[in-house]
Amino acid sequence: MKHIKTDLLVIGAGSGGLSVAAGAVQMGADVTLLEGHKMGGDCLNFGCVPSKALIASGKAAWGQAHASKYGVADVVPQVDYAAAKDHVADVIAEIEPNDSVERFESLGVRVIQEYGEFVSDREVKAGDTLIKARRVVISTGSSPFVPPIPGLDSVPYQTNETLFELREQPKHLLVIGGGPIGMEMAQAHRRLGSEVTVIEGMKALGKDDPELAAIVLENLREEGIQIEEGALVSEVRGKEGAIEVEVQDGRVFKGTHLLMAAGRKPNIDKLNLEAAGIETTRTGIKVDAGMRTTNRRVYAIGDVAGGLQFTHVAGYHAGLIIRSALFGLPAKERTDHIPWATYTEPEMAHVGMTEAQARDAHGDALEVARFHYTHNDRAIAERKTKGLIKVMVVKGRPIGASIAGYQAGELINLWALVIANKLKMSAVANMVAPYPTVGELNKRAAGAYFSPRLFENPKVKSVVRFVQRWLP
Ligand SMILES: Cc1cc2nc3c(=O)[nH]c(=O)nc-3n(C[C@H](O)[C@H](O)[C@H](O)COP(=O)(O)OP(=O)(O)OC[C@H]3O[C@@H](n4cnc5c(N)ncnc54)[C@H](O)[C@@H]3O)c2cc1C
Ligand SMILES: NC(=O)c1ccc[n+]([C@@H]2O[C@H](COP(=O)([O-])OP(=O)(O)OC[C@H]3O[C@@H](n4cnc5c(N)ncnc54)[C@H](O)[C@@H]3O)[C@@H](O)[C@H]2O)c1
Repeated sequence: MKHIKTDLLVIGAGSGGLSVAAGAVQMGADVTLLEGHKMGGDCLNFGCVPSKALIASGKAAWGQAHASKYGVADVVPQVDYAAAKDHVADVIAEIEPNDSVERFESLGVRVIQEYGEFVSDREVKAGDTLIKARRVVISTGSSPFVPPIPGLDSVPYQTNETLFELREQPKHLLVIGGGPIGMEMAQAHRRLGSEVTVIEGMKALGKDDPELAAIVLENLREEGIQIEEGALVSEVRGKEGAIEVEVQDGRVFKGTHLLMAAGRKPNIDKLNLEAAGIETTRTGIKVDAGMRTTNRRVYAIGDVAGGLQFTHVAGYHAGLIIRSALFGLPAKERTDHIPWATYTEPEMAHVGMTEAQARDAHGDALEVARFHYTHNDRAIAERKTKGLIKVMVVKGRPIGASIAGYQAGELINLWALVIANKLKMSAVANMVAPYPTVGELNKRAAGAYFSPRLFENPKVKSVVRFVQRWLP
């Protein structure tokens, strides 16, 4: 057995672990990084990157089929599903060097390509190496949660870990789960020419504002995706090419392929957490506000910590714990300023409190500024007018923003800045936005907040009339 001593041991080289390792080594720490599978983790290999690349293929096909509204003839797109998967692989390959062993070794990180397993409160075994670390960061991510549905063990199915390798186009894709994974992949496949049925036990896109989710769902249905809600799956049967999904009320849905997108489970199986005194909860590793586990030398970040599961959250956690692990400074996680976006078309994005949460927390003190895409000239020119922005405001300060519509994921950046820095609505109203941009929507939402104060205010009117009488 080889023995190593290190300042910081990072277990898992995905979005969170790579950010910690890169940051800590460049600040002078001795860093050891373990990765048992693929450098880059879920986001690069099985998540954000391949899904957004496949969505781009779908968008290209859809654009060809729906060009006549711009005066360009519609054509039936000649989709080569396997070539679309080549494009996905190519996009991964282009980003891969950033996350590679070579890059991290060149930064000075000791990379060990093995799974890690605790053997004591501060020692981890990885292959034939025993590592003793001053601090340990667990950033082992999550995996697809596959519910124990009767029949599923004898029916072939895809998850996000296999879907991007599938080369034969599903004629009819059945998707169990109407969350972001299910809906993004449903639309990409529909646009590439597959029939698609989404089977959702509760409410599709149920974690988002229902008014905005309805805008997205209406569009997905118009594109031909069958979305069945309140459809908890009770049994799956059949074989490759002929699969049946039965739900609790007896409805049966038939398709050729099955995608399981029913949520995530934390990657903790291989870690032997008991040996280090690390406790877990139902959703992941138990952490305090500073991302420390029940073993004070060990942090847990990203998906495995069981909170919001996004790449940018794992990156945010990384920044927090570098502060604490390297400088001994206090660190406290905030979640009120974390945005997220779902990359369907139209997109849906959100930061801070939803309208319902804000209403619960602030009652009548809450004002909601709303603005529709139909009034945005750029959206009209692009023929992308389905959409709405809502900004939740208390005493002049935004505490949440929700957007469904064209480029919602880009538009939310501004509100993420505003809320992170506790800026006022006036900061957005004072901004001059270039015309014609979709980004003007943000300023118009601020305008919608101030308009009644300015234009429906008798005091303002009487002051103007008074001043006008005296102005030379
Ligand atoms: C289909 C899909 C689409 C997504 N799209 C988006 C998106 O558009 N935007 C967004 O923000 N998020 C998206 N996500 C979520 C995002 O991928 C995750 O939130 C993010 O990858 C979490 O980062 P992480 O560092 O916690 O884990 P990961 O990136 O999963 O990295 C964990 C790593 O740890 C390794 N590992 C596990 N156990 C061990 C062990 N014992 N020893 C050593 N190594 C180990 C794993 O092999 C893996 O490489 C998507 C997810 C999926 C599945
Ligand atoms: N754009 C993005 O940022 C993006 C994209 C994809 C994934 N993600 C991340 O990955 C996470 C996981 O995504 P997800 O879509 O797998 O999970 P999810 O938990 O958001 O959605 C899963 C859905 O499956 C349904 N479901 C579960 N069991 C079922 C059953 N037996 N029958 C019918 N329906 C069932 C649930 O009701 C739920 O709506 C997201 O929460 C997000 O954090 C982010």
